[in-house]
Amino acid sequence: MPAYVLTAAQAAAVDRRLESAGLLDLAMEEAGAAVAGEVQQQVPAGRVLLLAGTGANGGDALVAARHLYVQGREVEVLALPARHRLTQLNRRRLQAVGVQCRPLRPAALHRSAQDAAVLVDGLLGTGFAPPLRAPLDELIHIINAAHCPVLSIDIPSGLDAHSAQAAGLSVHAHRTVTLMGWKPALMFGEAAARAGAVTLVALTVPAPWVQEQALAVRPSDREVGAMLPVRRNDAHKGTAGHVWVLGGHPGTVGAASLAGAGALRAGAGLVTVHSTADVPLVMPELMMHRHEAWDAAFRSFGTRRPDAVAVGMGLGPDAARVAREVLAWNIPTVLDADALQPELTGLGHDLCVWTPHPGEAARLLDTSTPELTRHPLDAARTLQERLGGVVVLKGGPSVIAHSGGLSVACGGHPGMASAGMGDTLSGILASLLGQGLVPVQAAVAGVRLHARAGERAGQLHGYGLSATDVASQLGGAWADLTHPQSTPDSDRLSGVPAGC
Ligand SMILES: NC(=O)C1=CN([C@@H]2O[C@H](COP(=O)(O)OP(=O)(O)OC[C@H]3O[C@@H](n4cnc5c(N)ncnc54)[C@H](O)[C@@H]3O)[C@@H](O)[C@H]2O)[C@@H](O)CC1
Repeated sequence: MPAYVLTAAQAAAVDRRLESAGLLDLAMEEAGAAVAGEVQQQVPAGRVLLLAGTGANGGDALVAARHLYVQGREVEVLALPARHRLTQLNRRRLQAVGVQCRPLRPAALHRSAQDAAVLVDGLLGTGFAPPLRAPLDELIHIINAAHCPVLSIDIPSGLDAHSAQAAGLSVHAHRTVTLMGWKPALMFGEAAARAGAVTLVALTVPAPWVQEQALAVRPSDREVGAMLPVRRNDAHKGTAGHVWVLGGHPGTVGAASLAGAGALRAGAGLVTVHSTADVPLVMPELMMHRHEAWDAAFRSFGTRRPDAVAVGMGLGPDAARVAREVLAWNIPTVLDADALQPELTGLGHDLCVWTPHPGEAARLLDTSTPELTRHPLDAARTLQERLGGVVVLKGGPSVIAHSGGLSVACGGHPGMASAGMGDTLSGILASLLGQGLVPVQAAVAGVRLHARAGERAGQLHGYGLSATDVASQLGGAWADLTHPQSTPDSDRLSGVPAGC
């Protein structure tokens, strides 16, 4: 089953369906068993301290405690009064095998956390509605001060599953075992950092039940690799796609060159950079056409068209006018950087891919960047509805919005936070469009290809990696995605702690 992204409300809707089918008990059993398995794998010895809240998240912790106990682990369980039917049931089951729960009070938690080998946080899951009420706030302070690793069930207690920003107090976990689907908070920004390394446990739920609810998909490397174009042995440069890059302006000429390099390294047969400035070509294989002015450029193009075009990288003040002309061609088009102007709203078509970073997206939506980054999935969807085609909202991770839904990319490297990365991505996307991929596939595959190349380049250059380093790793990244057994765990987000 592919990985899905679910909000708290969507997870609750699947829960209700499980409950009415009499399957929720089994799902909780499976969830708790998976948590126990993760504890055994990550911290194979020592006392396990499990904290159970009032709801089903607490029930998962109680099931985990039972599994760990019967497997011979020393367990200690501190629990709030159980409100959920299945949490009450699993408390009785735990007692039946010989484990007594003690009341969860701040003083008891403080004492027990001193010498625990690992603390399992089952206080609050997707049923949490902010703000935190006492005594949860005090308990979370004590958990965060504990010296042992913390493993959270489903989502760190206190995080709002839907929000990408951690607004207030929450558990800071080393690892999170999330159930059924990714929650938006586990993938973005500060909230994701508080989740640590995330393991997804899909649970035995009929796939359509999850699919119907899912907010977004999170494709695996195998799925992405299958989207990449396969070339015939008799291919030549004329059949591998001719990409035009329209960009560059005095002061920002490198952007157009980097886009060209990205396009070539992602497999384009021919790449021509059109500019009104002198663009230094980072690869001699690039073709350069310097025009006196953009009006003259469009006259010289006549009816000639490339297989795909990327427009906007370092293009400067003429960008909106140039993008408007290019949009009228109605060919596969990537719009980036200076071409991302609100005045182009309504001019998009089905073959467009728009690639804003959060600042550019905020400009397009006339909102602030912090507001936009709070709900990146919603922002990407709104942008797509306004602009048409496909929107790649760049970030760590990027969100791809298209008429059929949302897709969240994974991977990348923190060193990719540097100049020129977006230009390279634009070239990659145009390259894949030029090789015949439809826009949504070009966007999903291109973003992951770029991220994978960044992971490879990051191993060599760390935070000092440059956009040209990333471009040079695109061939290896392509091989990784088409032979995914050699790829590291792509469900693990970059930049998070290695685990418990
Ligand atoms: N969706 C799934 O795949 C499954 C989910 N399960 C678990 O079920 C959880 C959701 O269970 P619930 O809906 O019972 O919710 P939770 O267990 O997350 O929490 C609900 C409890 O927290 C309390 N609470 C809510 N907001 C609070 C606040 N601001 N301050 C203090 N207390 C607060 C409520 O009074 C309620 O008793 C998931 O996170 C997961 O752990 C599993 O048991 C089974 C399968």
